[in-house]
Amino acid sequence: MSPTNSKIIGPKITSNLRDIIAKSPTLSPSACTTTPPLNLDKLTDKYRHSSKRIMFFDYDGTLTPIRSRPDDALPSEDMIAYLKALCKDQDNTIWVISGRDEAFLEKHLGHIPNLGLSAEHGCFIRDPGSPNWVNLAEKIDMEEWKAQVAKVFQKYTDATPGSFIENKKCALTWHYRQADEQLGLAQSKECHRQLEEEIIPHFPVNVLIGKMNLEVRPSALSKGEIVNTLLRKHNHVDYIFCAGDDQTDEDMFKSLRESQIVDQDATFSCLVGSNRSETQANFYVPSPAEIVNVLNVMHLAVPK
Ligand SMILES: O=P(O)(O)OC[C@H]1O[C@H](O[C@H]2O[C@H](CO)[C@@H](O)[C@H](O)[C@H]2O)[C@H](O)[C@@H](O)[C@@H]1O
Repeated sequence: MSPTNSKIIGPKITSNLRDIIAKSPTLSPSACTTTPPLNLDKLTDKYRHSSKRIMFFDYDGTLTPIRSRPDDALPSEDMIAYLKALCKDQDNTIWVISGRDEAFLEKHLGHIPNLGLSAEHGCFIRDPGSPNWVNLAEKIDMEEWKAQVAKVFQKYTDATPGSFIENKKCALTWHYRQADEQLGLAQSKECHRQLEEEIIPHFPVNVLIGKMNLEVRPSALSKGEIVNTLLRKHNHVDYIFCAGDDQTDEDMFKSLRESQIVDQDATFSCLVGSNRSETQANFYVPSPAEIVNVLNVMHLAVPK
């Protein structure tokens, strides 16, 4: 059974679990000089000996690999199956906390029973088991800043073939992944400079440097704020897992570092990717495939 294409299996798990762990590249010796690779033995041990767990997953670049077009970054069958299995366990509270909008998360993950969802970098939440979204940004005026940012983004879209604007309720994103690489990067730097000079001083928003995108959204809300709120609500947990791959996920890692709720020893904050010297995460894994593997390892860790 390969770790990434395996299906949910029954209770006889011990030898399969050992295989999965043994095959995992995260356990191989690594040249890491800063953030260490995720230790699946330790994770499994803590998971088994915990009684209430909370988990936070970013979506793009974490649960699913980055694709050229946002619409093509869809969840794999394995990922959905493992998330479903983990959400079934009443000792688990599981959230996907993403920059994506409600519609995308609802369409692709909304059918997973008991999965909590947060959209647009903490602006919207849908509690586990609830069909309703709550807009945490409803008191923030979006109209004026969005109009001005749209003008700036449009100027760079016109000058950068292949780039485009993603318009969300509380955020605007300029994507340049499909543009010429050098032109896209140069234009993004110039666009970022213009936003910082002309927009940011006048509105309660900030600019996020994403993966081949620039995103402007309200500064009052963040993924870290959502994590803080959820930790206050679930202050009896004794195991935390959190995974993310970009700047916005660092807010979650920071919240976990500062939280006194669970020992760092039972907190598995995990960067997906290679930028290990600058992260606040406790561990790293190289790719989203490893996170799907971790989901599998966790759901197999406790015999049902
Ligand atoms: O918080 P996340 O779940 O990581 O979402 C961050 C942004 O992800 C999407 O853009 C990124 O992924 C795309 C699909 O792989 C890729 O084509 C693009 O270049 C990336 O920047 C999404 O489109 C944004 O709305 C999210 O904010």
